[in-house]
Amino acid sequence: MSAVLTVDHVVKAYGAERKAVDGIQFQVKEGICFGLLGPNGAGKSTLMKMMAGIIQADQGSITLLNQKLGTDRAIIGKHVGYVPQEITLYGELSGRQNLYFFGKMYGLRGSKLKERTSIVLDQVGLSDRADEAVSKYSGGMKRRINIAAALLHEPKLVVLDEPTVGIDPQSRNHIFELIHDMKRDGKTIIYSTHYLEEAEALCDELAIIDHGKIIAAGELSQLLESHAMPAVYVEAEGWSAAADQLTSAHRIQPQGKGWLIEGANALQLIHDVSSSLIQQGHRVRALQLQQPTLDSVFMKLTGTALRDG
Ligand SMILES: Nc1ncnc2c1ncn2[C@@H]1O[C@H](COP(=O)(O)OP(=O)(O)OP(=O)(O)O)[C@@H](O)[C@H]1O
Repeated sequence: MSAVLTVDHVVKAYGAERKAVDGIQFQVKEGICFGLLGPNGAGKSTLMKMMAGIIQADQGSITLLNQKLGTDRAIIGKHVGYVPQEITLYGELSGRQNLYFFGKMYGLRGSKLKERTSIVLDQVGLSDRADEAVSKYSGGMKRRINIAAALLHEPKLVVLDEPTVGIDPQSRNHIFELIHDMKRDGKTIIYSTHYLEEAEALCDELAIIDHGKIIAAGELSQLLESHAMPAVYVEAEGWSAAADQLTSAHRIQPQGKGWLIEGANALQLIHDVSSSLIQQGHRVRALQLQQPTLDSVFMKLTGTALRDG
């Protein structure tokens, strides 16, 4: 699979002190949803603005479809659909009129403009509300029109900056469905989020970003395998986890009213824990297998939970 986008050692600083993006590099293959996952202020928006040609990198380069991005915006205008975090719509105009406005900026006219507008309205599930003023829309509906605007010119690469922040569950589901549809249509998507569940549900590959640097990248399964282990959580009256009985345990730590025991082999862990509990005859209140999550990956790599970011 060829790379649609290559980000090569890109640096962007705001002022002398603050490097928002600090030497980031990765490639995005055609037809996948590539996630940029990181806490607030990690540098995701800055990186996406560079991909959309809104700001320029201080160092390094970004290559889109084998062409280096520079001052020539033509390739970006043609092939990239960028959805910024901020809603940029005219409240007094209807959803459809807003889309006509954006479509004209992309060079669409006449019946083609009308046809593409109807198609994207349908894609974001807003055909039935298309002729109402945008000021009467919910936050989620406005966001969906913003996404529709970025799809009018049939871009190959769609860049979405935290599209589900602060929106209702119905709009969130529409956005999720839309991403699955776009992938089926062969589009490449770059999706930033600080929600782990979204990254897990939508993204084929991920780069985890913190303080302007990539701290881990790869397919979701690779990230989980290389940076986190399964764990067993045990709560049992009078039982304390003893390392000599739990030979498969890699790490044992108290958690809540019980113990969290990590190890590479989940079944062996359960076996060791169960044997110890049975031998000692303790009453078990909880015994749970916890598979690794992106949360545990982030925690291991940064020492903090992503949610606190
Ligand atoms: N225009 C700007 N001027 C000065 N500093 C900025 C500017 N834009 C971003 N920054 C700083 O750069 C860093 C990265 O910000 P950025 O918005 O790229 O992060 P983010 O990961 O997208 O965060 P969020 O999820 O909050 O949008 C932050 O420290 C931010 O304060």
